[in-house]
Amino acid sequence: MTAIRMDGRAVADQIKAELKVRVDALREQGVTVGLGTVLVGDDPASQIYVNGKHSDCEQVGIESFRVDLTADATPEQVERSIRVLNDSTMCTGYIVQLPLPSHIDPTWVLELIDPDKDADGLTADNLGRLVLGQPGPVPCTPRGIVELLRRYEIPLDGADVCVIGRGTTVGRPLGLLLTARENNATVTLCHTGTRDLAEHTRRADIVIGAAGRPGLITASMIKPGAVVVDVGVTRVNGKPVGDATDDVWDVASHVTPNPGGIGPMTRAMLLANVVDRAEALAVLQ
Ligand SMILES: Nc1nc(=O)c2c([nH]1)NC[C@@H]1CN(c3ccc(C(=O)N[C@@H](CCC(=O)O)C(=O)O)cc3)C=[N+]21
Repeated sequence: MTAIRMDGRAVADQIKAELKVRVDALREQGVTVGLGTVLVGDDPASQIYVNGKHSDCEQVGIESFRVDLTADATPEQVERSIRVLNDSTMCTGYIVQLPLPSHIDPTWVLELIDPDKDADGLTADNLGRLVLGQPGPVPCTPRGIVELLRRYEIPLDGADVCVIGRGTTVGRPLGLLLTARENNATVTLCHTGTRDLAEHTRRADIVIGAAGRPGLITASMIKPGAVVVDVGVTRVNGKPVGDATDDVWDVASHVTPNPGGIGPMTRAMLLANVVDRAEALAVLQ
């Protein structure tokens, strides 16, 4: 256990304190910041996450609105809830908690979200902005990963980063963010079709696991002194477990605990996206 622990919980608390100053300044200007959540169904993990988002808002002074629909809600009911949030002047940004029940197509739902209120940065417009290098909300987990690395002064410019996972919420946008000019990293994006994963991870200065497969990343796959960011969340007997085994702490220079690493950073970046958006609107007033 020689690696430095990158404490996402502590950094998220600091970021929330910084956001509170910005929210207070907006309130002075007469601008209220409001986050909406839409939750469909009663998945216990999703309920924990949504509860967490509302308590984060309260800490920072952001108004929050909650729309909870039952698991058997029709697509029309989901659509109606989204239209209400699109039209609400109190709500400056919102999220639809994923995963949705199987009878509701997440792609269809995401495209109903007003891109200007997309606090997750997951609509086609906003992912397109990320591809084009244009300003806009960035998906919360990738933004949280880059922010945590920055605050621990891990150099990204020219670094070899191996990202494991190509999902729409983490791996794919993370590759875009890390290769954006302002970060300037070189990214290898690995996935289930990668022939020899260890060959790629061993070359990397930073390995980021976002596969959701416990035990996937072991010490022998890590270059001595490299940085390990463990994003995976798999529930084993109800407890969240990451993708990396504990022996990576003996080889790496820095490791994110999981839980206590990227999860809290993801939540902090959701708030940051909402505050960014409210500030952009305040300038236009
Ligand atoms: N529209 C949407 N946006 C999301 O951002 C989103 C989503 N849907 N669906 C699910 C995933 C997952 N996710 C997490 C957020 C916080 C923690 C978190 O704070 N975890 C704590 C542990 C909490 C626990 O015990 O589970 C930690 O890592 O310390 C984890 C996972 C956001 N997601």
